[in-house]
Amino acid sequence: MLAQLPTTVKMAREHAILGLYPESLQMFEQAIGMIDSYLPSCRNSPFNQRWISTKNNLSEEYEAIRKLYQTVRRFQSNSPPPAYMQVQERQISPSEQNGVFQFAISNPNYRGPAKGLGRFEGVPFDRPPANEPMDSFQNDPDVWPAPPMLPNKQKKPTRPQAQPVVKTKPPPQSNQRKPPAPANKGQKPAPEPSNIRNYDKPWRANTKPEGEKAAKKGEGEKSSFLESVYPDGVGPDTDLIQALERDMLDKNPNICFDDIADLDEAKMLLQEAVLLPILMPDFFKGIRRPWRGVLMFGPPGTGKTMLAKAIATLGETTFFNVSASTLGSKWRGESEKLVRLLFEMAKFYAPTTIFFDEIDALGGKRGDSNECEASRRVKTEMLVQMDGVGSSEDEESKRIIVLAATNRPWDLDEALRRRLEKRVYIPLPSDNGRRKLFEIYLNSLEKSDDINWDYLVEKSQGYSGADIANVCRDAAMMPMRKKLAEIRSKGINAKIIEQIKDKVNVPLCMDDMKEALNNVSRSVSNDDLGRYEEWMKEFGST
Ligand SMILES: Nc1ncnc2c1ncn2[C@@H]1O[C@H](COP(=O)(O)OP(=O)(O)OP(=O)(O)O)[C@@H](O)[C@H]1O
Repeated sequence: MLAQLPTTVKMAREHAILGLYPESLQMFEQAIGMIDSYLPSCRNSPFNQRWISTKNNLSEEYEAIRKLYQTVRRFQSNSPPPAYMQVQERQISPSEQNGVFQFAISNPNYRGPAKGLGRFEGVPFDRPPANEPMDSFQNDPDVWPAPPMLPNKQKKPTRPQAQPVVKTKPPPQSNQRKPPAPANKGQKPAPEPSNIRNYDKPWRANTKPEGEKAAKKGEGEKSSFLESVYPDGVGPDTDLIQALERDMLDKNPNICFDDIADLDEAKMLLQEAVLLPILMPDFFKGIRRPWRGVLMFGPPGTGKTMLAKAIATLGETTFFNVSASTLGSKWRGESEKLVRLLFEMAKFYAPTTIFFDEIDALGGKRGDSNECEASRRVKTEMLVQMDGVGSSEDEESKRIIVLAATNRPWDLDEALRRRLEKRVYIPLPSDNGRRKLFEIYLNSLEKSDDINWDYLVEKSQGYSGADIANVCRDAAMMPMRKKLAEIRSKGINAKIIEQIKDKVNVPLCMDDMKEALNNVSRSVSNDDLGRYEEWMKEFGST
């Protein structure tokens, strides 16, 4: 069991030195997992303590590398601005009204001129706007008044092909007065402080000002993530961002708890674990910190997706519905980046619920024979991103909820299972639940008085919510089927359909329900149920 440990740790460290952080983290996880599996067997041995301390040391190394990787990631997402914005120096003309600035471009991918002059109009940086009280920033040497208008009216050069993801900034406001501290600190000092200034990191102001954010939220609308990343909508990750927004972003899931029958215990657990931390963040601090992730597991068709949507609706969060199999197959090769963008996007739209459906497809056990390198990398990226959720360094990440669902909890990777700290069993509906389900699905139909609800509840034992929905759908078609059977001999055509159209809407009777129950079988076997219950006993939360 431990034979591979030295090699794994060695490779983990080497990968870290080479900057291959995801691989390194993955190997540390494997090494820690090996010790975890070995520990129970040497509980009474004198070496036990030494193994525990080795494990703690490895965990510390893992944690340090994880933080390093997160920092690198942050740099990457705040990476340098487009080449044409990397203006390093600015010269103010003597008139101090109109002038030129020098720019020097360091991006090697940029094929335009590497140096040049730009023009600006307006009051230069070092003079506050006339209506700005001097003393409001006089005490802070790092705070300069912002220019009242963009200093460059020249046409933008074409955007170079390979640009990193950068957040964009809103156009400077006339009263915006906090450009970041002067950059280029390491460079040689400007010869004339009064008329030469570093044109400091324009991308740093890219995050929307709080006031603007709040105003937008107040209107119930946020500008899109794509716009915030690429103001002109074009960039290397445009396709992926658009795919995320198109396929996975559901701004209005619009399902409430009352639409979901039964599952009262699961509803309560989810509200406590997921909803309350978003609604009262001040209370959920320290030991009460929210769970990093919540897993819903249970037989198919029991309402897991509905519950996730209801949580998103109640918490008024933006909802990302990520089907892990789509993520893995459709975006093969890009999935890892997609996961990173997904969490970036979730931060942008926070508060956000990220729901990973079929998480076992993405987070299956590592080391499986059919596991490919790409899927290993995606898994590691997910683990790293999930570690960042709720981190104290990042306010926005505290307002991200990670929910996951699976029908195969026993296939989950251990490391992922650890991060899905709360594991909620979503069982088949109880007697009361099935009655409620029949009521919900037959509610909109006209029914005859002979409907025997007790009979329906009894005969649907072992049916899932989805099975019952199918029974009701099938029953609802019965009157039409009967009518069609009557006229089938005459042949079905538009004219005949027109004649019978008003006659098919007859009340649903008990015979229709009985027939539908015969047509639709239960989809979950007793063996499967036993397996869920065993897993619940071992790993579930109550
Ligand atoms: N408790 C429930 N209340 C109301 N409808 C339900 C319930 N459970 C299941 N359904 C019905 O079953 C359908 C499938 O539910 P849902 O997609 O939430 O199940 P799931 O557990 O996520 O399934 P899977 O594991 O296969 O993804 C729903 O569209 C709904 O019609």
